[in-house]
Amino acid sequence: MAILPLLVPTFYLTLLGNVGIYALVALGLVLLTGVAGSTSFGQAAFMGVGAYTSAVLCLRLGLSPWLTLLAALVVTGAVALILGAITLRMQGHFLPLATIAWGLSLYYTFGNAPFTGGFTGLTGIPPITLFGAALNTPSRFYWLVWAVLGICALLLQNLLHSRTGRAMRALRGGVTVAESFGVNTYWLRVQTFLLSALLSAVAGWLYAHGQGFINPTPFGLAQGIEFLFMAVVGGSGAVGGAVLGAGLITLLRDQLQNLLPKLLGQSGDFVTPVFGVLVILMLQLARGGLWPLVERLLPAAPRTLVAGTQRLPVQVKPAPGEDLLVLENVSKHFGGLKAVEGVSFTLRSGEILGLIGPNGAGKSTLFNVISGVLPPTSGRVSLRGQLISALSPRQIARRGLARTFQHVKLFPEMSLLGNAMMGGYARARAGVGRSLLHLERNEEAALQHDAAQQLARVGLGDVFELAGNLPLGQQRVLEIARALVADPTLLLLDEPAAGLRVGEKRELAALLKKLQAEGVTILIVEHDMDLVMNLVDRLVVMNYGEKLAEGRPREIQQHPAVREAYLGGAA
Ligand SMILES: Nc1ncnc2c1ncn2[C@@H]1O[C@H](COP(=O)(O)OP(=O)(O)OP(=O)(O)O)[C@@H](O)[C@H]1O
Repeated sequence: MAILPLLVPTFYLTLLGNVGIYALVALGLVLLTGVAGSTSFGQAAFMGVGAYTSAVLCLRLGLSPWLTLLAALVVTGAVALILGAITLRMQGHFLPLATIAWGLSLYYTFGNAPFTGGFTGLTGIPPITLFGAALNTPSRFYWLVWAVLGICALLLQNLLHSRTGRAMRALRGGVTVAESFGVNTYWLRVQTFLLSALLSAVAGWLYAHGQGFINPTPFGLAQGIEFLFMAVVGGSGAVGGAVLGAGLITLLRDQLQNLLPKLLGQSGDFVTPVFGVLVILMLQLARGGLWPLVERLLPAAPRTLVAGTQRLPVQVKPAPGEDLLVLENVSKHFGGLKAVEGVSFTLRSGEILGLIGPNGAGKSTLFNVISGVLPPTSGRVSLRGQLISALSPRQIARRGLARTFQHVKLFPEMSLLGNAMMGGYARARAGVGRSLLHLERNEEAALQHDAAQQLARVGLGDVFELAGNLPLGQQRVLEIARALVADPTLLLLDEPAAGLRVGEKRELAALLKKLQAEGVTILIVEHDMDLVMNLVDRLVVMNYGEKLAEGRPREIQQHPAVREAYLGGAA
């Protein structure tokens, strides 16, 4: 890329300069949409905030563009924080709609504010200078843009391969998994949104000083949609996809703009409809965009663990037999329905306790109350003597509870190692800043080490395999490994045998026994009677929301009320 100015005509250098600027915005969308799963049509507006801030300050106060870059970042950051704080709690299609709303608002603000030159815009914006040289020739500007893009791409690549990057990927599938491993998902979404806006601001700064003039048109909704096209066509989950998408769309637009009127024999905008069709085809044929095709041609990532001596902190575990989880009179009502009513029991350290009951007995509801997903209507839940019933899943996870899910919730396109490392989120510290600069190498190595150890512990050897390639039985085991990486004092398993074959169930039971022998305490909600009876130390039986019985498997099997209500008298 560096020697390209010596090889290609000036016209293409200008075009490539634009590709670089658009790729910066698309990088932000890689993070926001491809990685974190929030769609934004408003990135062009953020580009406009950056461009206008820098241009107005340069023209009015005669400041250096390098100083106004800082101002552009601060102003765009502030706007993004305010908009993000208001809109990022929205789910589903409400967030994209909100981005359209503020994208339009900002566009008209650019056109109508007293200091922005209205819809005709601002001219005479000075070029960026470096060591006294104005970077306003096509080749110098090209170098500047691609150097900035290179730095931003590198920083983002670092971030995506960090603890924070993995947590951002976890946001894509909803907040449940991320929260259950201690991630503050709202704050993480705000940070993601902010970073993507800042990348757009840098693009706006380059655009304003590269062109020398600006008006609202390139910061409107149409451009916002085109940026999203770029991210989708490139392959929105990867840094390379942003550059590929920006390059393809920009070059294609340029070529089609000349070609289509000639072919059709009349002038007009035929490019946009063609793009529309192309995007629909892409969504049908290659949802992941074109980057995965390019990636196949690149050398594979090294399949080795990072060496490091640092280890993650380990919690002191309670002594065997100590009261670990105590439920006192816990109830959960949904309107008039008493899904759980006055349930009390104690789980001691080192035990495997089974929670069973017929369909609709209230097991899942109780599981959700214990893990913090649902607040109880009344009663107390405490873990190691600390009241947890008023806490969120994230806070409970940070107090030592790790869980698996009834419907496996893994990241199929991530390796076993990456999935397992997600479990250790709360044991590491590095935030966005350190991750961008890759200053968390030691901590990352420690996380990898622990994750690999837990994977070996549960018998999953090939840590670089993709999680999506595993059969269901092993996916459930991988979820257990992920939970173990959290260094839990209590492991909560939600129907871990559901959908497994007989052999897989036997292996699961053997694994859980082994973990118990190693000191892990387990609460298991399960339907499979054979598995439960041979596995657990004690059982709590629920029926119609109430606790029907509690005792050893043999006692439960003999219990008349259980036989009547649960085993239907047939046992
Ligand atoms: N969010 C909710 N809103 C209203 N009712 C609910 C809600 N969640 C569960 N229920 C009701 O609470 C009762 C207990 O349901 P729950 O899912 O806890 O039972 P379960 O023992 O886990 O059943 P299964 O074994 O079929 O999963 C059921 O009658 C169910 O319809």
